[in-house]
Amino acid sequence: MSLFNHIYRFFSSSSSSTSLAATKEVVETIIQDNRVAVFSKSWCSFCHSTKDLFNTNFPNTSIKVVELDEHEDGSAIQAYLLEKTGQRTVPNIFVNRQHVGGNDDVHSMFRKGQLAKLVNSEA
Ligand SMILES: N[C@@H](CCC(=O)N[C@@H](CS)C(=O)NCC(=O)O)C(=O)O
Repeated sequence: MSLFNHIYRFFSSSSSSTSLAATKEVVETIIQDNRVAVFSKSWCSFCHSTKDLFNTNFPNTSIKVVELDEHEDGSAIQAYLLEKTGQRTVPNIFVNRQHVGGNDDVHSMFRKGQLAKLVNSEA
């Protein structure tokens, strides 16, 4: 990193290693590039349940899991997700670029047959 960049970062208002714009870009790219994106925490039982649901019922659909507790910008990502979706908790799930909510929501959609439709839609 250049001396200018060090000085710029020192005086910039953001205290995290990544700016809000960069965090937004990271999250939006993950949502865009993956049919199923799950923002998760490795120790969270609700997150395990969500991952099991997809792995068991949609084994041919790859899912992108971001474990926020293992990510250096996990807190910033969680803060951006709150701003974007109004949801503070994990798992925070997107299917075909659509926010579907948390574990309760995704199980409810699955029981109603709505999840399969969304996973397999061409959106
Ligand atoms: N009803 C929610 C419950 C989710 C929940 O309570 N998640 C906990 C972790 S297991 C959480 O996000 N806690 C706040 C945090 O970790 O920042 C769902 O079904 O997804």
